[in-house]
Amino acid sequence: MTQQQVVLEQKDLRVDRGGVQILDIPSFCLYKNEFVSLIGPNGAGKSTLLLSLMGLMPRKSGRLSFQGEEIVSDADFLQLRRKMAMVLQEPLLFDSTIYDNVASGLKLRGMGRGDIRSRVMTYLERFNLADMAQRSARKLSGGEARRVSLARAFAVEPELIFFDEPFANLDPPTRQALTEDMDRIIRENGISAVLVTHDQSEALRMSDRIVVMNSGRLVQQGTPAAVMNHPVNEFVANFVGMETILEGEVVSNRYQQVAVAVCGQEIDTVGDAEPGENVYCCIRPENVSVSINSAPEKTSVRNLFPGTITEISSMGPFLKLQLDCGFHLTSYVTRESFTELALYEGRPVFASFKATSVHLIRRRAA
Ligand SMILES: Nc1ncnc2c1ncn2[C@@H]1O[C@H](COP(=O)(O)OP(=O)(O)OP(=O)(O)O)[C@@H](O)[C@H]1O
Repeated sequence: MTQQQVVLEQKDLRVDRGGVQILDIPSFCLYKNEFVSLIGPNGAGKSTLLLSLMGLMPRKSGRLSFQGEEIVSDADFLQLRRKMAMVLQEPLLFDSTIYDNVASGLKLRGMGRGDIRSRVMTYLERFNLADMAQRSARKLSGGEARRVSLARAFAVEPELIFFDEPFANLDPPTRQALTEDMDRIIRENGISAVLVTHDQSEALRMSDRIVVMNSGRLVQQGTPAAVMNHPVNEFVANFVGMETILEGEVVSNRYQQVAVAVCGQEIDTVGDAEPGENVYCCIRPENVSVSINSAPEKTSVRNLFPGTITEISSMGPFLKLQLDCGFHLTSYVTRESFTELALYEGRPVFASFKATSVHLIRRRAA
């Protein structure tokens, strides 16, 4: 749960590379226990911002503060870095055993041998590496190397953790398993985290806040649902893909038919989420149909909701309808259907979509 206590604050950050300004961030805050994802196209400045927040990027201007204290001297930066850990896209492991790799940050921090041993074993077990402790870190698969890199970062029990595409190029089940492990430890230990990712599902699943960047600037930030459903401009709308994202809670799961409570109504979906879990229901506008009468009794469509058209906009060959069904939905209709159904803003309609067209994503517990 996000508490409104600022742990890290960056003000008036400007970074130049090769005589060109690549970052211009008037203000960025990270709150205690908060998980923030930075998303944006290639070259937007995500990695540069991440490095700047760690105090690892030369800057033209900017003030970095930790818990209200400005970080000024080299000694301040060193002290701050002791509270941080980072996991990069390339694991960059030392040419020694897995054990030594996980122990490395603890040795640097001057921890005693016995304490190092118990701490390392704890994190090797958490990342399913205990049986491999004495193996060379040079001979690992991509997934194993990422596990070592995560165990090494979490072993120092940081207050802040920074991830730059830590799961790129991993197969989906490995990626899923690692993000779940990482998410659990972050929450259990009350760590504040910043993640750079190109995977919007990952950003949705893990984040309290999503920050969209473009051309070295912060274009929009907010809760995942706010950013995905209410992009502030065309750039963000195109970038986030314009799905409707609804926050809900699973009420039942019968043979993987999952009912999700959303704004006092139930949406039928399929998946493996369990009752009580917080989820997002993601629905693409092309999967939402609009009719004037309720659908026929016998249909495979599991979801049918009365609603009202609140906004109509042109999208070239088709029209985009915003619907209020007690929750927000977006639907695309062809111009032909639009005319045949005589649609207009304020018109009562029925919106329908199949359970199988809902993409269910587990949400970070509030
Ligand atoms: N050494 C450098 N010299 C000049 N420009 C650089 C240098 N390194 C990065 N840049 C530029 O800085 C900008 C931001 O780069 P950065 O790596 O932070 O973006 P990013 O959002 O992380 O991109 P990606 O998603 O591709 O990793 C880019 O335009 C990049 O070309």
